[in-house]
Amino acid sequence: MIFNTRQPFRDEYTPDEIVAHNETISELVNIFQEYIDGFQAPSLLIYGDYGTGKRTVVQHFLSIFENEIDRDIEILTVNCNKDTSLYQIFVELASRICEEDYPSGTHQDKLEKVILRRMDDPSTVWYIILENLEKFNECEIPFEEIQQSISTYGADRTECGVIGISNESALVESISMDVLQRPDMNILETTPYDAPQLQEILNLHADEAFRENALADAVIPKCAAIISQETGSARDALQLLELAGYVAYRNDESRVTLAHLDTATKSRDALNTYYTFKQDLTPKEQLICVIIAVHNKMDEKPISTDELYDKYDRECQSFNLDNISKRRVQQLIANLREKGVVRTQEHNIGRAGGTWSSHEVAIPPHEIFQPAVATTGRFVRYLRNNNISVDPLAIPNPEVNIQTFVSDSWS
Ligand SMILES: Nc1ncnc2c1ncn2[C@@H]1O[C@H](COP(=O)(O)OP(=O)(O)OP(=O)(O)O)[C@@H](O)[C@H]1O
Repeated sequence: MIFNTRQPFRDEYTPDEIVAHNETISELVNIFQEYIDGFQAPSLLIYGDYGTGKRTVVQHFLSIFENEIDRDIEILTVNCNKDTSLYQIFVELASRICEEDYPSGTHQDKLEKVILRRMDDPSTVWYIILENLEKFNECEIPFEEIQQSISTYGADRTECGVIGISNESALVESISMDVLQRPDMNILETTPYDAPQLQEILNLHADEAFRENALADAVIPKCAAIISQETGSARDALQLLELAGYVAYRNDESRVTLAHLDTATKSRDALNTYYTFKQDLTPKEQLICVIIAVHNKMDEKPISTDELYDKYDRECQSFNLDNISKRRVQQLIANLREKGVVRTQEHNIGRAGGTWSSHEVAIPPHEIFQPAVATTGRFVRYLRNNNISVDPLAIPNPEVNIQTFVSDSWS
């Protein structure tokens, strides 16, 4: 056995300790000193690339801060991926802290009143954390409105701060002066980790995740070196280490070595494609992507827009999807190009002028079939009808079966 637990690799995991963020913690200590000096609970926008520790540092700091003050801190996390408007944020907050149910359609004023009534508690400081703030759909990030609601409906003793987390730095440029100049407003940036910092983070997680002596000494330094050159993201480094552990496990070995890390490194693209297919593509985009991949595999050549449109038109009903115009198909192909899954080539039609386009997947087709098969049985049928094997053993490089890796059915 290699792993004690895979928990430290999960998104929702918060380590007991934070490393490599001393400067950010000192900045937060300065910001929050204002509250200790008698000012209102500060608000914060923290931004930086994915996996640079924004969520971890905020969670960790608030728990230290709680020990320094004589009130409890109650954290309400709202994901702006899902709750994209101010109204939805209030609906979510009401459902989290109020005992009564407030169906959608309840007037926003009413929601604000009941939320703030519930927050009227002298023993608690509330923190609303807005994750993925760049997905918030309205023109201005909602700090001003939430603070307005607190001062309108909150009691004198109500304390509530707002923390926005975003991995888009462009968001900061779009914030209005009104928000930036609020006395309680602060902005912090996190930057990618360097190799020694990633090593510290990996060691911290590996101590809990792996059995004693299950990692060869060189694995963590190499893993940190690879990721520091690419993204500097703790999320990427942890994923690579977990994948290396999986490769060792699949080979029935009791120790993760550099050879396993090497195989894992080569399989990362397939893993990222898996997540892109399942999480970032709409059902229509998924079908178009699979049609292109099947055509590329069977005919060993790109597919023209007309042929793709005809095939989509024939298949969409068995996938419970609407028929769409050729123009819409072209838009969906453009989305797939933007997401790095499809490549398009333009062709000129001789002297008569005019052009036509052909499309191919930008990755090996079997890397598309794996997540497709895991998404719906309809894709299994579609692949079988096109004589493509969905047997995991038919996938090249069986040391890494991505579908098994992402499931919890091993280790
Ligand atoms: N400084 C750190 N100390 C310890 N663990 C860390 C640190 N930074 C990141 N991690 C680990 O890496 C994981 C990802 O980090 P985190 O979620 O904080 O990044 P993020 O910047 O909020 O990412 P995203 O923008 O993708 O949501 C965390 O679950 C945590 O386990």
